[in-house]
Amino acid sequence: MASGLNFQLSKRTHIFHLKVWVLVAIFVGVFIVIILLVLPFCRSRKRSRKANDSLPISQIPVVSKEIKEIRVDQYSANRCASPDMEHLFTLHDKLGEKDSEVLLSSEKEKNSDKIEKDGVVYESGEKKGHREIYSSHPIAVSSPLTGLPEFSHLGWGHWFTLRDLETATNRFSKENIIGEGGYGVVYRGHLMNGSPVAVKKILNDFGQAEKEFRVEVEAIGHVRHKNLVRLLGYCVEGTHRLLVYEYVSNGNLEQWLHGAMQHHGYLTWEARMKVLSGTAKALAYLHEAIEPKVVHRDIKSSNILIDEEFNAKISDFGLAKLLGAGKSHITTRVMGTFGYVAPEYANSGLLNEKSDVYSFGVVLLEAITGRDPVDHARPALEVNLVDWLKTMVGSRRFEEVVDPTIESKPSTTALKRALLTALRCVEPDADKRPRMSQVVRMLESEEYPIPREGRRHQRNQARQEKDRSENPILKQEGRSDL
Ligand SMILES: Nc1ncnc2c1ncn2[C@@H]1O[C@H](COP(=O)(O)OP(=O)(O)OP(=O)(O)O)[C@@H](O)[C@H]1O
Repeated sequence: MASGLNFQLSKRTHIFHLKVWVLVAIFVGVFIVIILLVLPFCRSRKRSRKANDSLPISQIPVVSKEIKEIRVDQYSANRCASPDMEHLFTLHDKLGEKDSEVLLSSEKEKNSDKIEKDGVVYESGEKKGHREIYSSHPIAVSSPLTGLPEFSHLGWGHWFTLRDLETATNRFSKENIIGEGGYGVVYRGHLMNGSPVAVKKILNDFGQAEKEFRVEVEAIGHVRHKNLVRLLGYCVEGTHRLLVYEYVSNGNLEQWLHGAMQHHGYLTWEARMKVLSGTAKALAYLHEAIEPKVVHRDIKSSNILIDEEFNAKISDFGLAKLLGAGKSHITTRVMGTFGYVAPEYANSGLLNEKSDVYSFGVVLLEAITGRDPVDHARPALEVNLVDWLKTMVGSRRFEEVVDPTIESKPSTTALKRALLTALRCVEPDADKRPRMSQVVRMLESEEYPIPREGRRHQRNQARQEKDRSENPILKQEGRSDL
Protein backbone atom coordinates (compact mmCIF):
# COMPACT_ATOMS: atom_id res chain seq x y z
CA MET A 1 0.00 0.00 0.00
CA ALA A 2 2.86 2.35 0.88
CA SER A 3 4.58 1.56 -2.39
CA GLY A 4 1.26 2.23 -4.21
CA LEU A 5 1.02 5.68 -2.59
CA ASN A 6 4.63 6.33 -3.49
CA PHE A 7 3.86 5.37 -7.05
CA GLN A 8 0.82 7.71 -7.20
CA LEU A 9 2.79 10.61 -5.71
CA SER A 10 5.67 10.08 -8.10
CA LYS A 11 3.43 10.27 -11.16
CA ARG A 12 3.98 13.26 -13.39
CA THR A 13 1.03 15.64 -13.88
CA HIS A 14 0.05 17.91 -16.77
CA ILE A 15 1.05 20.99 -14.86
CA PHE A 16 4.59 21.66 -15.99
CA HIS A 17 5.14 17.90 -15.80
CA LEU A 18 5.57 18.29 -12.06
CA LYS A 19 5.25 15.24 -9.90
CA VAL A 20 2.12 14.96 -7.73
CA TRP A 21 4.02 15.29 -4.43
CA VAL A 22 5.71 18.44 -5.66
CA LEU A 23 2.33 19.98 -6.49
CA VAL A 24 0.93 18.98 -3.08
CA ALA A 25 3.94 20.54 -1.36
CA ILE A 26 3.46 23.79 -3.32
CA PHE A 27 -0.26 23.98 -2.38
CA VAL A 28 0.46 23.36 1.29
CA GLY A 29 3.23 26.01 1.23
CA VAL A 30 0.99 28.63 -0.41
CA PHE A 31 -1.79 27.88 2.10
CA ILE A 32 0.58 28.38 5.06
CA VAL A 33 1.86 31.66 3.62
CA ILE A 34 -1.72 32.97 3.20
CA ILE A 35 -2.59 32.02 6.79
CA LEU A 36 0.53 33.79 8.08
CA LEU A 37 -0.34 36.96 6.17
CA VAL A 38 -3.98 37.12 7.27
CA LEU A 39 -3.52 36.24 10.98
CA PRO A 40 -1.77 39.43 12.24
CA PHE A 41 -4.29 41.60 10.44
CA CYS A 42 -7.18 39.95 12.30
CA ARG A 43 -5.31 40.28 15.63
CA SER A 44 -4.54 43.99 15.23
CA ARG A 45 -8.20 44.78 14.47
CA LYS A 46 -9.20 42.95 17.61
CA ARG A 47 -6.56 44.76 19.70
CA SER A 48 -7.50 48.22 18.50
CA ARG A 49 -11.15 47.59 19.25
CA LYS A 50 -10.22 46.42 22.74
CA ALA A 51 -8.00 49.46 23.31
CA ASN A 52 -10.83 51.82 22.48
CA ASP A 53 -13.11 50.12 24.95
CA SER A 54 -10.81 50.14 27.92
CA LEU A 55 -8.40 53.08 27.84
CA PRO A 56 -8.33 54.82 31.22
CA ILE A 57 -8.77 58.57 30.97
CA SER A 58 -5.36 59.43 32.25
CA GLN A 59 -3.60 57.23 29.71
CA ILE A 60 -2.03 58.92 26.76
CA PRO A 61 -2.39 57.24 23.40
CA VAL A 62 0.64 55.15 22.67
CA VAL A 63 2.21 56.73 19.66
CA SER A 64 2.18 53.94 17.15
CA LYS A 65 0.91 52.88 13.77
CA GLU A 66 -2.39 52.04 15.37
CA ILE A 67 -3.04 55.66 16.20
CA LYS A 68 -2.21 56.78 12.72
CA GLU A 69 -4.51 54.22 11.16
CA ILE A 70 -7.58 54.82 13.27
CA ARG A 71 -9.72 57.64 11.95
CA VAL A 72 -11.14 59.99 14.52
CA ASP A 73 -14.66 59.73 13.18
CA GLN A 74 -14.78 56.11 14.31
CA TYR A 75 -15.22 57.34 17.86
CA SER A 76 -18.44 57.97 19.58
CA ALA A 77 -19.44 61.59 19.76
CA ASN A 78 -21.04 60.99 23.14
CA ARG A 79 -18.47 62.04 25.68
CA CYS A 80 -19.56 61.03 29.11
CA ALA A 81 -17.71 61.91 32.29
CA SER A 82 -16.15 58.85 33.81
CA PRO A 83 -16.40 58.26 37.58
CA ASP A 84 -12.80 59.49 37.85
CA MET A 85 -13.67 62.76 36.24
CA GLU A 86 -16.70 63.19 38.45
CA HIS A 87 -14.44 62.65 41.44
CA LEU A 88 -12.17 65.39 40.18
CA PHE A 89 -15.05 67.78 39.69
CA THR A 90 -16.22 67.15 43.24
CA LEU A 91 -12.76 67.84 44.62
CA HIS A 92 -12.58 70.88 42.43
CA ASP A 93 -15.80 72.25 43.93
CA LYS A 94 -14.35 71.67 47.38
CA LEU A 95 -11.31 73.78 46.77
CA GLY A 96 -11.83 77.50 46.50
CA GLU A 97 -13.84 77.73 43.32
CA LYS A 98 -16.26 80.06 45.00
CA ASP A 99 -16.86 83.31 43.22
CA SER A 100 -14.26 85.82 44.13
CA GLU A 101 -14.82 89.50 43.96
CA VAL A 102 -12.29 92.09 43.12
CA LEU A 103 -12.83 95.63 43.99
CA LEU A 104 -11.09 97.92 41.59
CA SER A 105 -9.97 101.39 42.40
CA SER A 106 -12.09 104.26 41.18
CA GLU A 107 -9.67 107.04 41.92
CA LYS A 108 -8.35 107.14 38.38
CA GLU A 109 -11.69 107.87 36.77
CA LYS A 110 -11.32 111.50 37.62
CA ASN A 111 -8.01 111.68 35.77
CA SER A 112 -8.43 113.01 32.31
CA ASP A 113 -5.69 111.18 30.39
CA LYS A 114 -5.12 108.10 32.54
CA ILE A 115 -8.13 105.89 32.85
CA GLU A 116 -8.45 102.64 34.72
CA LYS A 117 -10.42 99.70 33.48
CA ASP A 118 -10.24 96.04 34.44
CA GLY A 119 -7.28 96.67 36.68
CA VAL A 120 -5.13 98.46 34.13
CA VAL A 121 -4.40 102.12 33.96
CA TYR A 122 -4.64 103.02 30.29
CA GLU A 123 -2.41 105.83 29.16
CA SER A 124 -4.41 106.69 26.06
CA GLY A 125 -7.80 106.83 27.73
CA GLU A 126 -9.40 104.57 25.15
CA LYS A 127 -11.44 102.86 27.86
CA LYS A 128 -13.68 104.51 30.36
CA GLY A 129 -12.83 103.84 33.96
CA HIS A 130 -15.39 103.40 36.70
CA ARG A 131 -15.78 101.67 40.02
CA GLU A 132 -16.90 98.12 39.46
CA ILE A 133 -17.15 94.85 41.27
CA TYR A 134 -16.20 92.00 39.01
CA SER A 135 -17.57 88.62 39.77
CA SER A 136 -15.53 85.83 38.34
CA HIS A 137 -17.90 83.13 37.22
CA PRO A 138 -17.49 79.51 38.20
CA ILE A 139 -16.10 77.55 35.28
CA ALA A 140 -18.51 75.98 32.90
CA VAL A 141 -17.96 72.28 32.46
CA SER A 142 -19.47 72.27 28.98
CA SER A 143 -17.02 72.22 26.11
CA PRO A 144 -16.35 75.42 24.20
CA LEU A 145 -15.99 73.18 21.19
CA THR A 146 -19.58 72.21 20.67
CA GLY A 147 -20.13 71.58 17.03
CA LEU A 148 -16.89 69.69 16.57
CA PRO A 149 -17.46 65.98 16.10
CA GLU A 150 -14.07 64.53 16.94
CA PHE A 151 -13.99 63.48 20.57
CA SER A 152 -10.93 61.79 21.90
CA HIS A 153 -11.24 58.32 23.36
CA LEU A 154 -9.34 59.45 26.47
CA GLY A 155 -12.47 60.73 28.17
CA TRP A 156 -11.68 64.39 27.61
CA GLY A 157 -10.92 66.74 24.79
CA HIS A 158 -10.63 66.34 21.06
CA TRP A 159 -8.39 64.38 18.83
CA PHE A 160 -7.50 66.73 16.03
CA THR A 161 -6.05 65.77 12.69
CA LEU A 162 -3.07 67.68 11.35
CA ARG A 163 -5.30 69.00 8.60
CA ASP A 164 -7.78 70.42 11.19
CA LEU A 165 -4.96 72.37 12.78
CA GLU A 166 -3.45 73.48 9.49
CA THR A 167 -6.82 74.92 8.59
CA ALA A 168 -7.16 76.51 12.04
CA THR A 169 -3.80 78.28 11.86
CA ASN A 170 -3.75 79.12 8.15
CA ARG A 171 -1.10 76.46 7.53
CA PHE A 172 0.88 77.53 10.59
CA SER A 173 1.50 80.91 9.05
CA LYS A 174 4.13 83.25 10.48
CA GLU A 175 1.49 85.91 11.15
CA ASN A 176 -0.20 83.52 13.56
CA ILE A 177 2.87 82.86 15.71
CA ILE A 178 2.25 84.03 19.28
CA GLY A 179 5.61 83.04 20.65
CA GLU A 180 8.26 80.40 20.89
CA GLY A 181 9.23 78.47 23.99
CA GLY A 182 11.93 75.94 24.74
CA TYR A 183 10.14 73.04 23.08
CA GLY A 184 7.82 74.46 20.52
CA VAL A 185 6.13 77.27 18.69
CA VAL A 186 2.71 78.53 19.75
CA TYR A 187 0.24 79.66 17.04
CA ARG A 188 -3.03 81.52 17.26
CA GLY A 189 -5.88 79.82 15.41
CA HIS A 190 -9.61 79.40 14.99
CA LEU A 191 -11.41 76.09 14.96
CA MET A 192 -14.12 75.38 12.44
CA ASN A 193 -16.79 76.47 14.94
CA GLY A 194 -15.04 79.82 15.36
CA SER A 195 -13.48 79.18 18.81
CA PRO A 196 -10.09 80.87 19.18
CA VAL A 197 -7.31 78.48 20.19
CA ALA A 198 -3.58 78.42 20.82
CA VAL A 199 -1.83 75.55 19.08
CA LYS A 200 1.55 74.45 20.40
CA LYS A 201 3.60 72.61 17.80
CA ILE A 202 6.21 70.66 19.68
CA LEU A 203 9.56 70.64 17.93
CA ASN A 204 10.40 67.06 17.09
CA ASP A 205 14.14 67.46 16.88
CA PHE A 206 14.36 67.31 20.68
CA GLY A 207 14.47 64.03 22.52
CA GLN A 208 12.39 65.76 25.17
CA ALA A 209 9.52 66.49 22.75
CA GLU A 210 7.65 63.23 23.09
CA LYS A 211 8.05 63.34 26.86
CA GLU A 212 6.89 66.92 27.02
CA PHE A 213 3.82 66.06 25.00
CA ARG A 214 2.88 63.07 27.11
CA VAL A 215 3.49 64.85 30.40
CA GLU A 216 1.37 67.79 29.41
CA VAL A 217 -1.52 65.59 28.29
CA GLU A 218 -1.25 63.46 31.41
CA ALA A 219 -0.92 66.37 33.82
CA ILE A 220 -3.69 68.67 32.67
CA GLY A 221 -5.72 66.83 30.07
CA HIS A 222 -8.38 65.74 32.50
CA VAL A 223 -8.28 68.56 35.04
CA ARG A 224 -10.44 71.65 35.05
CA HIS A 225 -9.88 74.84 36.98
CA LYS A 226 -10.70 78.43 36.19
CA ASN A 227 -7.06 79.39 36.73
CA LEU A 228 -5.48 76.63 34.67
CA VAL A 229 -5.20 77.00 30.94
CA ARG A 230 -7.55 74.43 29.45
CA LEU A 231 -6.11 71.78 27.17
CA LEU A 232 -8.80 71.22 24.56
CA GLY A 233 -7.18 68.43 22.63
CA TYR A 234 -4.15 67.14 20.82
CA CYS A 235 -2.90 65.82 17.53
CA VAL A 236 -0.66 62.81 17.04
CA GLU A 237 0.17 62.18 13.41
CA GLY A 238 3.43 60.69 12.16
CA THR A 239 6.17 62.56 13.97
CA HIS A 240 3.90 65.56 14.60
CA ARG A 241 2.84 66.31 18.17
CA LEU A 242 0.54 69.26 18.77
CA LEU A 243 -1.40 70.51 21.76
CA VAL A 244 -4.53 72.65 21.44
CA TYR A 245 -5.38 75.07 24.28
CA GLU A 246 -8.03 77.64 24.98
CA TYR A 247 -6.73 80.96 23.71
CA VAL A 248 -5.87 83.39 26.49
CA SER A 249 -5.97 86.83 24.97
CA ASN A 250 -4.32 89.27 27.33
CA GLY A 251 -0.64 88.29 27.34
CA ASN A 252 1.25 86.88 30.29
CA LEU A 253 2.36 88.35 33.61
CA GLU A 254 5.97 88.70 32.49
CA GLN A 255 4.89 90.79 29.49
CA TRP A 256 2.78 93.03 31.74
CA LEU A 257 5.54 93.52 34.28
CA HIS A 258 8.60 93.80 32.06
CA GLY A 259 7.72 93.42 28.40
CA ALA A 260 5.42 93.74 25.43
CA MET A 261 2.19 94.51 27.30
CA GLN A 262 3.67 97.47 29.13
CA HIS A 263 2.64 99.86 26.38
CA HIS A 264 -1.00 99.04 27.20
CA GLY A 265 -0.48 100.65 30.60
CA TYR A 266 0.54 99.20 33.92
CA LEU A 267 -1.14 96.71 36.21
CA THR A 268 -2.73 98.18 39.32
CA TRP A 269 -1.99 96.66 42.71
CA GLU A 270 -5.47 95.10 42.78
CA ALA A 271 -5.02 93.50 39.36
CA ARG A 272 -1.66 92.06 40.42
CA MET A 273 -3.16 90.60 43.58
CA LYS A 274 -6.06 89.14 41.58
CA VAL A 275 -3.63 87.43 39.20
CA LEU A 276 -1.49 86.11 42.07
CA SER A 277 -4.42 84.92 44.09
CA GLY A 278 -5.83 83.04 41.05
CA THR A 279 -2.42 81.47 40.51
CA ALA A 280 -2.31 80.40 44.17
CA LYS A 281 -5.76 78.80 43.86
CA ALA A 282 -4.76 76.81 40.79
CA LEU A 283 -1.61 75.57 42.53
CA ALA A 284 -3.60 74.64 45.64
CA TYR A 285 -5.88 72.64 43.38
CA LEU A 286 -2.99 70.83 41.70
CA HIS A 287 -1.22 70.11 45.00
CA GLU A 288 -4.08 69.38 47.32
CA ALA A 289 -7.28 68.51 45.48
CA ILE A 290 -6.28 65.92 42.91
CA GLU A 291 -4.63 62.57 42.99
CA PRO A 292 -1.88 62.14 41.91
CA LYS A 293 -0.90 65.67 42.73
CA VAL A 294 0.78 67.70 40.05
CA VAL A 295 4.00 69.61 40.70
CA HIS A 296 4.32 72.18 37.91
CA ARG A 297 8.11 72.67 38.23
CA ASP A 298 8.25 75.81 36.08
CA ILE A 299 6.18 78.47 37.83
CA LYS A 300 7.35 81.83 36.53
CA SER A 301 5.71 85.03 35.35
CA SER A 302 5.81 84.08 31.65
CA ASN A 303 3.83 80.91 32.38
CA ILE A 304 0.99 82.85 34.00
CA LEU A 305 -1.35 83.85 31.20
CA ILE A 306 -3.91 86.59 31.75
CA ASP A 307 -7.42 86.86 30.30
CA GLU A 308 -9.50 89.94 29.57
CA GLU A 309 -10.85 90.05 33.14
CA PHE A 310 -7.38 89.64 34.62
CA ASN A 311 -7.89 86.08 35.69
CA ALA A 312 -4.65 84.13 35.85
CA LYS A 313 -4.31 80.92 33.81
CA ILE A 314 -1.28 78.78 34.58
CA SER A 315 0.19 77.29 31.40
CA ASP A 316 3.13 75.21 30.18
CA PHE A 317 2.96 71.89 31.98
CA GLY A 318 5.71 70.33 29.88
CA LEU A 319 7.98 69.87 32.90
CA ALA A 320 5.28 68.83 35.35
CA LYS A 321 5.69 65.78 37.59
CA LEU A 322 2.98 63.64 39.07
CA LEU A 323 3.39 62.79 42.74
CA GLY A 324 1.43 59.74 43.87
CA ALA A 325 -0.23 59.38 47.28
CA GLY A 326 2.20 58.79 50.13
CA LYS A 327 5.19 60.11 48.19
CA SER A 328 6.74 62.99 50.07
CA HIS A 329 9.13 63.86 47.28
CA ILE A 330 10.87 62.51 44.22
CA THR A 331 14.43 62.95 43.07
CA THR A 332 14.68 64.20 39.56
CA ARG A 333 16.88 66.04 37.11
CA VAL A 334 16.80 69.74 37.92
CA MET A 335 14.71 71.61 35.38
CA GLY A 336 13.05 74.99 35.61
CA THR A 337 14.08 78.58 35.18
CA PHE A 338 16.99 80.35 36.81
CA GLY A 339 15.88 82.62 39.63
CA TYR A 340 12.66 80.72 40.34
CA VAL A 341 14.00 77.31 41.35
CA ALA A 342 13.84 76.38 45.05
CA PRO A 343 17.29 75.94 46.69
CA GLU A 344 16.77 72.32 47.86
CA TYR A 345 15.65 71.32 44.37
CA ALA A 346 18.52 73.19 42.69
CA ASN A 347 21.07 71.65 45.10
CA SER A 348 19.89 68.07 45.36
CA GLY A 349 17.14 67.46 42.80
CA LEU A 350 14.74 66.79 45.68
CA LEU A 351 11.32 67.79 44.39
CA ASN A 352 7.89 68.10 45.91
CA GLU A 353 5.08 70.64 45.81
CA LYS A 354 7.02 72.97 48.13
CA SER A 355 9.30 73.74 45.17
CA ASP A 356 6.30 75.30 43.40
CA VAL A 357 5.53 77.25 46.59
CA TYR A 358 9.02 78.76 46.45
CA SER A 359 8.65 79.72 42.77
CA PHE A 360 5.25 81.21 43.54
CA GLY A 361 6.87 83.35 46.27
CA VAL A 362 9.40 84.67 43.73
CA VAL A 363 6.59 85.55 41.28
CA LEU A 364 4.72 87.34 44.08
CA LEU A 365 7.84 89.40 44.88
CA GLU A 366 8.23 90.10 41.17
CA ALA A 367 4.65 91.41 41.01
CA ILE A 368 5.08 93.58 44.12
CA THR A 369 8.35 95.14 43.01
CA GLY A 370 8.16 94.96 39.21
CA ARG A 371 11.74 93.61 39.30
CA ASP A 372 13.18 90.53 37.63
CA PRO A 373 14.13 87.65 39.98
CA VAL A 374 17.75 88.04 38.90
CA ASP A 375 18.83 91.31 37.34
CA HIS A 376 22.53 91.78 36.66
CA ALA A 377 21.97 95.37 35.58
CA ARG A 378 21.36 96.33 39.22
CA PRO A 379 23.91 97.07 41.98
CA ALA A 380 25.44 93.92 43.51
CA LEU A 381 23.20 93.89 46.61
CA GLU A 382 20.08 94.14 44.47
CA VAL A 383 20.85 91.54 41.80
CA ASN A 384 19.00 88.75 43.61
CA LEU A 385 15.41 89.80 44.28
CA VAL A 386 14.80 87.47 47.24
CA ASP A 387 18.00 88.52 49.05
CA TRP A 388 17.35 92.22 48.43
CA LEU A 389 13.79 91.93 49.71
CA LYS A 390 14.93 90.24 52.91
CA THR A 391 17.43 93.04 53.52
CA MET A 392 14.84 95.74 52.86
CA VAL A 393 12.21 94.16 55.12
CA GLY A 394 14.86 93.49 57.80
CA SER A 395 15.78 97.17 57.85
CA ARG A 396 12.11 98.24 57.90
CA ARG A 397 12.34 99.82 54.47
CA PHE A 398 9.58 97.69 53.02
CA GLU A 399 7.49 100.66 51.81
CA GLU A 400 10.29 101.41 49.32
CA VAL A 401 10.07 98.13 47.46
CA VAL A 402 6.74 98.67 45.68
CA ASP A 403 6.95 98.90 41.89
CA PRO A 404 7.37 102.64 41.21
CA THR A 405 5.08 102.39 38.16
CA ILE A 406 2.09 101.71 40.44
CA GLU A 407 0.62 105.16 41.02
CA SER A 408 -2.03 104.24 43.54
CA LYS A 409 0.07 102.61 46.26
CA PRO A 410 -1.33 99.74 48.33
CA SER A 411 -2.22 100.30 51.99
CA THR A 412 0.51 99.37 54.47
CA THR A 413 -1.54 96.39 55.64
CA ALA A 414 -2.05 95.12 52.09
CA LEU A 415 1.64 95.54 51.32
CA LYS A 416 2.70 93.78 54.54
CA ARG A 417 0.27 90.96 53.82
CA ALA A 418 1.69 90.39 50.36
CA LEU A 419 5.32 90.71 51.47
CA LEU A 420 5.00 88.42 54.47
CA THR A 421 3.18 85.83 52.38
CA ALA A 422 5.93 85.97 49.75
CA LEU A 423 8.71 85.75 52.34
CA ARG A 424 7.12 82.70 53.94
CA CYS A 425 6.93 81.06 50.50
CA VAL A 426 10.66 81.61 49.87
CA GLU A 427 11.75 80.19 53.24
CA PRO A 428 15.02 78.30 52.57
CA ASP A 429 13.67 75.39 54.64
CA ALA A 430 10.99 73.76 52.48
CA ASP A 431 9.14 72.36 55.51
CA LYS A 432 8.56 75.85 56.84
CA ARG A 433 6.89 77.03 53.64
CA PRO A 434 3.10 77.14 53.78
CA ARG A 435 0.88 74.92 51.67
CA MET A 436 -0.75 76.69 48.74
CA SER A 437 -4.22 76.59 50.33
CA GLN A 438 -2.71 78.49 53.28
CA VAL A 439 -1.17 80.95 50.85
CA VAL A 440 -4.62 81.56 49.32
CA ARG A 441 -6.01 82.31 52.76
CA MET A 442 -3.08 84.56 53.69
CA LEU A 443 -3.47 86.60 50.52
CA GLU A 444 -7.20 87.02 50.86
CA SER A 445 -7.54 87.38 54.60
CA GLU A 446 -8.04 90.81 56.13
CA GLU A 447 -6.65 89.29 59.33
CA TYR A 448 -3.23 88.58 57.88
CA PRO A 449 -0.93 90.02 59.05
CA ILE A 450 -2.81 90.79 62.26
CA PRO A 451 -3.31 94.57 62.33
CA ARG A 452 -1.89 96.56 65.28
CA GLU A 453 -5.39 97.14 66.71
CA GLY A 454 -6.10 93.44 66.44
CA ARG A 455 -2.89 92.59 68.24
CA ARG A 456 -3.72 94.99 71.08
CA HIS A 457 -7.20 93.49 71.26
CA GLN A 458 -5.74 90.00 71.39
CA ARG A 459 -3.32 90.98 74.15
CA ASN A 460 -6.21 92.49 76.17
CA GLN A 461 -8.27 89.36 75.71
CA ALA A 462 -5.39 87.16 76.88
CA ARG A 463 -4.93 89.37 79.94
CA GLN A 464 -8.65 89.19 80.73
CA GLU A 465 -8.61 85.40 80.42
CA LYS A 466 -5.70 85.27 82.85
CA ASP A 467 -7.44 87.59 85.31
CA ARG A 468 -10.63 85.56 85.15
CA SER A 469 -8.88 82.30 85.81
CA GLU A 470 -7.04 83.80 88.78
CA ASN A 471 -10.10 85.56 90.25
CA PRO A 472 -13.16 83.29 90.53
CA ILE A 473 -15.52 86.20 91.14
CA LEU A 474 -14.51 87.95 87.95
CA LYS A 475 -14.74 84.62 86.16
CA GLN A 476 -18.31 84.16 87.38
CA GLU A 477 -19.42 87.63 86.44
CA GLY A 478 -17.45 87.66 83.25
CA ARG A 479 -16.06 91.10 84.02
CA SER A 480 -12.43 92.03 83.89
CA ASP A 481 -12.53 95.78 83.86
CA LEU A 482 -12.65 96.24 87.62
N1 LIG B 1 -3.07 79.23 25.58
C1 LIG B 1 -2.38 80.30 25.21
N2 LIG B 1 -3.01 81.42 24.81
C2 LIG B 1 -2.32 82.51 24.42
N3 LIG B 1 -0.97 82.59 24.41
C3 LIG B 1 -0.28 81.51 24.80
C4 LIG B 1 -0.93 80.31 25.22
N4 LIG B 1 0.00 79.40 25.58
C5 LIG B 1 1.20 79.99 25.40
N5 LIG B 1 1.04 81.26 24.93
C6 LIG B 1 2.12 82.21 24.63
O1 LIG B 1 3.00 81.62 23.68
C7 LIG B 1 4.34 81.97 23.97
C8 LIG B 1 5.21 80.73 24.06
O2 LIG B 1 4.80 79.97 25.17
P1 LIG B 1 5.56 78.68 25.72
O3 LIG B 1 4.82 78.20 26.90
O4 LIG B 1 5.76 77.72 24.62
O5 LIG B 1 6.99 79.18 26.08
P2 LIG B 1 7.56 80.20 27.18
O6 LIG B 1 6.80 80.04 28.45
O7 LIG B 1 7.61 81.57 26.57
O8 LIG B 1 9.04 79.67 27.31
P3 LIG B 1 9.61 78.43 28.11
O9 LIG B 1 9.87 77.37 27.12
O10 LIG B 1 10.85 78.98 28.72
O11 LIG B 1 8.60 78.03 29.14
C9 LIG B 1 4.32 82.82 25.25
O12 LIG B 1 4.33 84.18 24.89
C10 LIG B 1 2.98 82.49 25.87
O13 LIG B 1 2.47 83.59 26.61
